[in-house]
Amino acid sequence: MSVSSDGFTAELAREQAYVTTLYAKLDAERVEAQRRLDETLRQTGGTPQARTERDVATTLYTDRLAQLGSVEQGLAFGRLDFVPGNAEETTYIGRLGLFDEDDDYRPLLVDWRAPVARPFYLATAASPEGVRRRRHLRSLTRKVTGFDDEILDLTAADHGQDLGLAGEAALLAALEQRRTGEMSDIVATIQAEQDRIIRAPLGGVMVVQGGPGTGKTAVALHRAAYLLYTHRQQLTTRGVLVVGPNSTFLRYIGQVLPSLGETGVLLATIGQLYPGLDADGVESRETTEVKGRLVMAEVLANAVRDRQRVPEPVLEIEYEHDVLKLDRKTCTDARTRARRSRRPHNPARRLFVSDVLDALTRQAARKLGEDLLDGQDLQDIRAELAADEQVAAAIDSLWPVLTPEGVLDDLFADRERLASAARKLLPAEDRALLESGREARWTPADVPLLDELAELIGVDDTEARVERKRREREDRAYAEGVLDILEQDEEIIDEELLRVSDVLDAELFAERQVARSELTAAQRAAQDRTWTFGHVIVDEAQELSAMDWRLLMRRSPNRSMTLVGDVAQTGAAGGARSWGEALSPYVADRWRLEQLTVNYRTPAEIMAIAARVLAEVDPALSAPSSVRETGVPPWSARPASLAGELPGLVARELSEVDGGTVAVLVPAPRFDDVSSWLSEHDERLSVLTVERAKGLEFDSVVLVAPDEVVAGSPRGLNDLYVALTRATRRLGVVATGDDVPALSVLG
Ligand SMILES: Nc1ncnc2c1ncn2[C@@H]1O[C@H](COP(=O)(O)OP(=O)(O)OP(=O)(O)O)[C@@H](O)[C@H]1O
Repeated sequence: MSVSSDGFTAELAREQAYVTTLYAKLDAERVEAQRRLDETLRQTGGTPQARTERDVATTLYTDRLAQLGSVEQGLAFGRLDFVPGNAEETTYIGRLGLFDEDDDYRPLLVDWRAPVARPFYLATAASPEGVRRRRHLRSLTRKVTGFDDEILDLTAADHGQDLGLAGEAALLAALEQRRTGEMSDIVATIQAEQDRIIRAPLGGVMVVQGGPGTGKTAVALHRAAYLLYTHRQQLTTRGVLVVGPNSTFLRYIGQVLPSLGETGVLLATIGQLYPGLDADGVESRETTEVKGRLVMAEVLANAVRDRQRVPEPVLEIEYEHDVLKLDRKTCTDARTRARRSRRPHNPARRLFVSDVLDALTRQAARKLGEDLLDGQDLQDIRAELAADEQVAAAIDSLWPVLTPEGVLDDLFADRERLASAARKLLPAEDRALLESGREARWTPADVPLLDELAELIGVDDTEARVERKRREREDRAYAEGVLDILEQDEEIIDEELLRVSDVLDAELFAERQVARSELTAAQRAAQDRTWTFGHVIVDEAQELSAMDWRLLMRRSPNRSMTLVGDVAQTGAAGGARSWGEALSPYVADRWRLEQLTVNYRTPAEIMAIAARVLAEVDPALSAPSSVRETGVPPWSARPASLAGELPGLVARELSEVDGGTVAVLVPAPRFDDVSSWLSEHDERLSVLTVERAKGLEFDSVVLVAPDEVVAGSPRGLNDLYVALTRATRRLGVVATGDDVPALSVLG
């Protein structure tokens, strides 16, 4: 930066003045949105048309207020000065767009997602894109506290050249911040390789492979915000799903999208993707692995077929002081017809029942003397048979109405059933894992099995379909009414408020209004197993099993997906070894790979150790380059008594990070002991298994018993790699048993 001290002060004052006008504008917009909302809420009664208008307006103003409320911190964070001759000489970049209505809607502040903001992230001295100077504004509440400039000419081209960083000073300042336990957004300092991924086209499957700390999670969330901004019409109706590995992780990332003004995203773990369940039961890794195998789809299909039985050889049913007989041939024919319909089990049941009732009716008629009966009599007999309890029980024993939960429960609880469904597909020891693995609670690995069963079993939704059609007609009529109103009411057609430009016709608008007036797409999606999303984003995607992928692909039939992960961090026994292997059953080779190469989290001193572990995982893999050094080498200790000394070591870390966060990472069997020794410490301290720490970060990490982490699973070295790369500033390793060769440099 080449501004003299006086010049700097004057420039800072000018920036403050501008930013103050932006906040004034923001305040005015808030007041106006609140006024409109209050006015709308005050109105009562009126015609159906007036009520419709109020519904629409209430949702619009409420959304707008939430959006205006979310941008208070760091409203404007950047400024671009273009070389003379450009249409705009100066553009301010911020968290949302603000315009001057009195000056032909001149942009006062450009949303970071708008195309014109792009050079802020991409321009370099070598390729300046018309930018002369990029300025990062620093602020605290509404006060501008400083700025950093980059002059984009080739004489300054060596600045941040090695890693190609944009806005290096602002970036490093952001990275030096103490961690709070919640992830922050990175809008002010998105780097070029990240920006390309965030703004990649909506369609298709994109895999983002990157080592630890390369910003995969940050990029995935900013991509969600970008896509919602750029393809709002498509994505507001279908919603965006973000899948994360566990609820701790979802809590960690939960504030990022709201802070970017986006609330229409469903964040969920795989365990939450079966409506009505929050499957968080615990089971052994081995059991999880078996449940995740692709053959489970076949096992479940067999389990459902096994419930479609035929009598051996005859089923006798008492009816009206007589006995009717259902023979094997009749039932086999009925079963074949029902199966050939290719309908799921429950809807196909109608066909089976109908054929069986026909057969029983014929039999009953014969007994009564067929010749004496006319068509009406036969119908009456059939209706009586259908209502008869004994007949119903007989049919149920052959083709019962099933539920996914019931089938899975029965399958795992009954050795015979499991053997019948899985004998050729799973060896006895794997079947034993499934039997013993049945816990009181559903586990995350049960969810894709339940979902698969729901597909196989289906629901007989003839009545629901009629009801849906009726509602669609109503929605359409409602939307036509709204469009009439919009044409008449100038005040509501405020583009920023309504984004009405993308309302194309009544049908589309009907869909959107159902979302707006009742629940958001994300809320509706959470309640509907068959919901398909406009875009699906998966974080830590390397952990997904083959069965998890099947479930997610059902939620994304258009295959518009962003999958972020790192195959070197795979801990799950059934997780991905390569992206091609995981994806090929669904998209063959029609997916594109993007890579992230710079580690923003872990300092070089710690990465040097982690890289040695990675080389043992696979010598062909290389660790991402760290963006910074701290000058603090990792430490190690080998206490005589872990219980006696660990609390002291942890207390020292808490004071070293001065208000920051500390995690003690432990092998799962030590979790309870270590937690009890450290129970008196404060909320900045977390004790976690490595599995739970995936995706998280802390100012300081204390890793206990690394040898047990390595020995604890077939992918133990991957787990060690994950554990070592959670720290943003300090790392300590507390050994208790065997030496781990890759850590020998620690002494
Ligand atoms: N451009 C950036 N500007 C500021 N901070 C960044 C940037 N990119 C990443 N970070 C920060 O670096 C840290 C690591 O990012 P993130 O958690 O997204 O990485 P990751 O690739 O998902 O890591 P892992 O695979 O280890 O979970 C976070 O604190 C994130 O905010």
